[in-house]
Amino acid sequence: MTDLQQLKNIKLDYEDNIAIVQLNQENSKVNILSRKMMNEFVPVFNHLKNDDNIKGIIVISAKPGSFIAGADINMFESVKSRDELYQMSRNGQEIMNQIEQSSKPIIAAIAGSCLGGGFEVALACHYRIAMNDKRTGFGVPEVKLGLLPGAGGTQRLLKNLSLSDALDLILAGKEIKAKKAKAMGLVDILVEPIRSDVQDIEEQNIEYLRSIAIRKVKEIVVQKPTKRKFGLMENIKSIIMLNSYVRNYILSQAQAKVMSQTQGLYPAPLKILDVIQQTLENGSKVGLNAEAEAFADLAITNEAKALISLFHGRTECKKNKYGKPEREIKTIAIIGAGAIGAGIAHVSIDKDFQVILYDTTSSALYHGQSQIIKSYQNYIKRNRITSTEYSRILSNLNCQTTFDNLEKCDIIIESVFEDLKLKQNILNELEQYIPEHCIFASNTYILSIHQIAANSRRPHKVIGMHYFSPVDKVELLEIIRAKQTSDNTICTAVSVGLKQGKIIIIVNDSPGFYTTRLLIFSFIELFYLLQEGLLPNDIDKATKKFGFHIGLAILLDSGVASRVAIGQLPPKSNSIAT
Ligand SMILES: CCC[C@H](O)CC(=O)SCCNC(=O)CCNC(=O)[C@H](O)C(C)(C)COP(=O)([O-])OP(=O)([O-])OC[C@H]1O[C@@H](n2cnc3c(N)ncnc32)[C@H](O)[C@@H]1OP(=O)([O-])[O-]
Repeated sequence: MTDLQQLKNIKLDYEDNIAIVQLNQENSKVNILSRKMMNEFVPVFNHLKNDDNIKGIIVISAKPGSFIAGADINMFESVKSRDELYQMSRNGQEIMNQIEQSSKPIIAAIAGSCLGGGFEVALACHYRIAMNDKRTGFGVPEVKLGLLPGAGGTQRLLKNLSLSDALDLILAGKEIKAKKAKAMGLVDILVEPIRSDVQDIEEQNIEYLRSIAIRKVKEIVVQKPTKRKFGLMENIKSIIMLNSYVRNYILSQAQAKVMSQTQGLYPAPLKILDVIQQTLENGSKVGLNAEAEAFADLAITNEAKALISLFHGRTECKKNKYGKPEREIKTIAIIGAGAIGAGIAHVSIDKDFQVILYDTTSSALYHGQSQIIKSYQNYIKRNRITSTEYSRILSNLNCQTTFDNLEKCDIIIESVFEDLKLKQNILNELEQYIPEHCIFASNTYILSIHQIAANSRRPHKVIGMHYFSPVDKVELLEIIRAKQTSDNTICTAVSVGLKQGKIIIIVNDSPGFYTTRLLIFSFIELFYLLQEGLLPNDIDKATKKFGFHIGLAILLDSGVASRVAIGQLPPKSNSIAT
């Protein structure tokens, strides 16, 4: 029995007859539904449920940016048997049912990530209030771990959304922002954050959210809220949904999409469709059991294990192991306004970096600038940003054909052709203009950073930053450190990449680095296959069936091979540094 005076992950507060359950996972950046958290949450909840003095409950987080990031992913890895996983899902469902069936109103006051099991908690609550800011997002990303929402999430999303919207969320695992969640009926009230420059603004916003939640729950205690009225379109949709022909059509369309996107290589989306079909045909009791069975089946697959390991890998690649850079980076100059150079500018200007985009001719510059403007205009069309945000973001971009203002730069990212002499010349010339602290990064997939820095006055400030096209879509950034590159230079390059939203691998300066080297071996194999008489089309089909995003032959045809041929291969040593 947990002693309520000894809670480590939950702070229990009271205001009048309202209980505030404040989640604050010990020693963690995020709240998760770990065993430790649940061992406190369940007794706290039972205590509040049975205390006649308590009339309403608020579940809120003390951590800025994180409501609850889901069930503890490490917990699945430690479980030994399928039965245990089935039981874990059943227990989760039972807790959510108890929250939902509580006679006292329970409000989820959400600021930050509300994902997976965290979203399932919120959906089980009677009322959801969410902070309308960038960090607040809702989603069931379990499919990306090779799983499905296993604590009643499939059922509650089906109840709250149209079939197509529910499928969209569960099958893609995508995150939606608070405003969209409100428009979809998943959130009841949006709270605008307090806008201010004071330092502890996030804590103040949590306090503000808490005060609104307290006011709301007091209102609900006095007068139960009327059920959300569905609009005409929603009513028509649910009537149509009663028709099995329409339902099956939507499910078969979703299945066809899954097959074309995954080639059937991932079991989770197919299981999700199966659970949803069973629910629609037989009701939620059967649906809940199907959900738990599917959760257990999936959690023991190699695919889930591999995807979970990928999650851990990605988390590692989001860390800066070199600490904090000596200086804050404010201004970036990008040399070369081609597709990649413009892409680097694109992912920098919305992170409040001041960007100077340079090219030798106005027409080259115009192309790069147009690429950026077009993408951001598209974001406005898709409601990803407002026109005010657009203007603010674009005001960070300065395009020029001269080396003016380079004395303000903290980092230069050169992205010109793969020509060693050209890159060396640019570095030497720019060293006349840039300040002493400025670091120089070369965007190269093959040329030696050591050689690029051969004539540099400060080679310890030279590094490789290899971006991938399209830069605004591909998350990976390969950072190449030469022997002479200083730790602060690496640390600075990593901090810039992280702020640009990249996941980062750091590799040694050896032929092909890491990514190009992998590609070379694939191409060597491809040449053997072609020599043996296989057709490029068949090779493409086979590689795609195996899981490649695009066929290997078509990749070769896209010009990558000729670019790769510029380097001196084969590799001599292991290139992974960290
Ligand atoms: C029956 C159950 C059913 C249920 O439906 C199943 C689920 O919920 S499945 C879950 C569905 N949920 C998901 O798939 C969401 C997974 N999480 C995320 O997508 C991101 O972490 C998040 C966006 C939340 C924050 O991003 P950010 O701000 O860049 O922060 P960060 O990424 O750097 O993480 C900081 C630290 O927290 C750790 N950690 C985080 N989440 C979990 C977790 N669930 N578990 C364990 N650990 C987790 C992470 O490893 C890292 O640890 P460390 O020791 O410091 O290296």
